[in-house]
Amino acid sequence: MKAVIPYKKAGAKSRLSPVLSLEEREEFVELMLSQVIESLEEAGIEKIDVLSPSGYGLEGMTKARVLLDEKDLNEALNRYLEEAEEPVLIVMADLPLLSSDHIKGITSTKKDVCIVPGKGGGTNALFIKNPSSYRVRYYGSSFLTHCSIATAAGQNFEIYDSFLAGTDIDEPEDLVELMIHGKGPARDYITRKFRLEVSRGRVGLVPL
Ligand SMILES: Nc1nc2c(ncn2[C@@H]2O[C@H](COP(=O)(O)OP(=O)(O)OP(=O)(O)O)[C@@H](O)[C@H]2O)c(=O)[nH]1
Ligand SMILES: C[C@H](OP(=O)(O)O)C(=O)O
Repeated sequence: MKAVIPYKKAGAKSRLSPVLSLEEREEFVELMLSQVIESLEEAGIEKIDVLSPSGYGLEGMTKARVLLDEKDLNEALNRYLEEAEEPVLIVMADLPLLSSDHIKGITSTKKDVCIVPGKGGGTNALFIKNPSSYRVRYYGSSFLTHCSIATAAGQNFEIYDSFLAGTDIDEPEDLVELMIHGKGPARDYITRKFRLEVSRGRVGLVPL
């Protein structure tokens, strides 16, 4: 089994631009990436690839193999799956709440494919036992698409239902979940910039 993390640092997390500058977003994604790698390592996954359109931000990477593919997310991942000769776990880089226990749970599925939905219809992780007979299509309602792709390919699948594994950090409100539930460098970075404030029953962010 091997894991692949698609990663693009340049201009990352544009949806966080209302609250973080470009420089801050690029620093923040690097911290989230390192936490995802750490969780994979803790789960005992020895082969970890970071798949990126460029080497930007990956110059000092020692904990994972860096693969460069300038094609878009889907094309790059599908090329990776085509060439894979063992089960593949695709994990997004924006999952600082994903733990090694989640990863162990996802990869111990008895089904051919395990799909971890993300908020708003996305797919946070995908474990594919037969990568040569599966193709990804991220963006839009990719969770539903990935279920359909599995069925069409004759692969049965499990849906891994988890609030924390399902919380990808895309929008300012997701930073609230990171501050409440997270730990480690990505959370520390955000807590240096914001505090939590309750307004109208919901917890929100206030810049420090
Ligand atoms: N290899 C590769 N990875 C990508 C590319 N675009 C995004 N990613 C990664 O794919 C995952 C999901 O991307 P998004 O959640 O859309 O993150 P993003 O593009 O930084 O954020 P937004 O600008 O807000 O859409 C993250 O791990 C990104 O780092 C790409 O063109 N190539
Ligand atoms: C890549 C995309 O991420 P989102 O935009 O949902 O965070 C998806 O999961 O299909």
